[in-house]
Amino acid sequence: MLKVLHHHVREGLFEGIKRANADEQVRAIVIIGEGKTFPCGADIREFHTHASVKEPVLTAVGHTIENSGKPVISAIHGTALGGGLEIALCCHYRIASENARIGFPEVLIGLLPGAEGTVRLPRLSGLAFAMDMIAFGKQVNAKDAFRHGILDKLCNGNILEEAKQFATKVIGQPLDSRRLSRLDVKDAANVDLLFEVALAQVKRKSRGQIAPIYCLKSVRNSVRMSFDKAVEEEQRLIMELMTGYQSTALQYSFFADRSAPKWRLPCGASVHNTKPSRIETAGVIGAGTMGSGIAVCLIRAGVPVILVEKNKKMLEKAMKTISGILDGSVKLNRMTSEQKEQCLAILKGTSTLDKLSNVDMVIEAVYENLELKREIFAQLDKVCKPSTLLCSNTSTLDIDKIASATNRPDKVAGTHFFAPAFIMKLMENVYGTKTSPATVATVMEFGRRLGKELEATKEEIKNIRLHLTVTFCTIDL
Ligand SMILES: CC/C=C\C/C=C/C(=O)SCCNC(=O)CCNC(=O)[C@H](O)C(C)(C)COP(=O)(O)OP(=O)(O)OC[C@H]1O[C@@H](n2cnc3c(N)ncnc32)[C@H](O)[C@@H]1OP(=O)(O)O
Repeated sequence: MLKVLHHHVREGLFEGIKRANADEQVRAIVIIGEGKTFPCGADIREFHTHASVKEPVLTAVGHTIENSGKPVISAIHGTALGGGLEIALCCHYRIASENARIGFPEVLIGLLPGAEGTVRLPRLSGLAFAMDMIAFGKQVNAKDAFRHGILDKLCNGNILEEAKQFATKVIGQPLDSRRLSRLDVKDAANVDLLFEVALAQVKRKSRGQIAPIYCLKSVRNSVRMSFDKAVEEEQRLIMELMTGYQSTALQYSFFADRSAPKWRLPCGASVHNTKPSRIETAGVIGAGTMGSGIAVCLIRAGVPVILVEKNKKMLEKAMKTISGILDGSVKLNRMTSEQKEQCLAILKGTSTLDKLSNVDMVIEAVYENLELKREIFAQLDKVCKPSTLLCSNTSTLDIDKIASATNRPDKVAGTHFFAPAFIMKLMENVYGTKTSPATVATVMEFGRRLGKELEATKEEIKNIRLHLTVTFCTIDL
């Protein structure tokens, strides 16, 4: 586990600083991470548990550091992120290895740096840089951080030794000008202009998300209010975010993203011992919103698709819609016109299932009707080659009931995309009681290839997972 600021880490730091302050022999204090990195933030798993509010909370640790009468130096190697960086900002000096990185990724999990980060960073780096780092969750390398005044020294040798040397030089120097809570914000005169520019960017890049807007508001407060008042307001904003559905969904997604590639089934099969097959071609059945969106995902990943829709008018319309979606990507510079043409060249439309005889995988995306799906799967079983995986985009129906319409239930799985499929990153892969590990491995690997955040979900619990998808709304400022 990476170094995160669990309650016992906060407690250790707090007690350590207090001990050092009380010890006459100690003339300066160095805070350094053990092992590979400086802390990369609060423990996300601890949120909403008693441990997250148990004293000393992060701000109390930070105040003890800043108020210390002895110089406190943070020596950063690896990554100082989130709460880790907030601790560093409470120190009187910050030095870092040249290859270290710092950042506030809280916005990516629907939060803001709520241990005074939004109020302290602008006092050091200036407003524009702070807004950019905080509202977009950007990590910056040590050299950039040094250039923007966040770091006092870059180190290329042993970080601890260099920190000790640094400490000896600053012993006895006045500390008040090193305490960020006592300083003014740089480039404060431009606050309204900078806010408007950053807000416009946020609305474009993070459409519908609340946290980036709250991040900007909180940074703006660092100018408009006293330090203490801005901190109070920061607390109010983070509490609102913390209890909102967007942060819940994004934090769920953070862990799902990391755990899905390490999938393991109750039978012992896992990503480590099960080989996926390579999907070279696929069929998509149904040219409605879901089917068209799924086809876009596949062709964008270079997978040739046969799109089956028995209603010819609807098929024609879907082909135009797909072309329009790709035009949108070209306009947004997400692909070139040439890449768009390459995508369209690997998409074929047809009105009959028999064209799917040779594909490696079929994703059925017709409307939610068990009988209809069973009928389609029974036909697919006859038409497709024996090795073809038969998948359903169903969100609610029982995979076992669909699979039992075929003679290959081991090759049937749910591959549930979320609308609009070409935008939403979550893909829920559902396995039934007879789905083979090789099928699970193949659909998981396939999802990874499409650039999806994955879930391998057992049939019975899939509907619980559905409530946790990310949905966004717009808010008034
Ligand atoms: C109430 C207080 C309010 C506000 C104050 C502070 C708030 C915060 O600090 S919020 C947290 C901010 N920090 C982050 O969001 C960092 C998130 N982590 C990352 O970006 C990356 O993990 C990394 C860049 C630090 C490292 O990347 P990498 O080397 O690729 O490792 P993994 O991402 O695979 O992570 C390994 C392992 O660690 C778990 N993990 C990482 N960060 C956290 C965390 N902050 N809390 C809990 N767990 C974390 C991650 O899930 C992986 O776990 P598994 O091995 O079990 O999958």
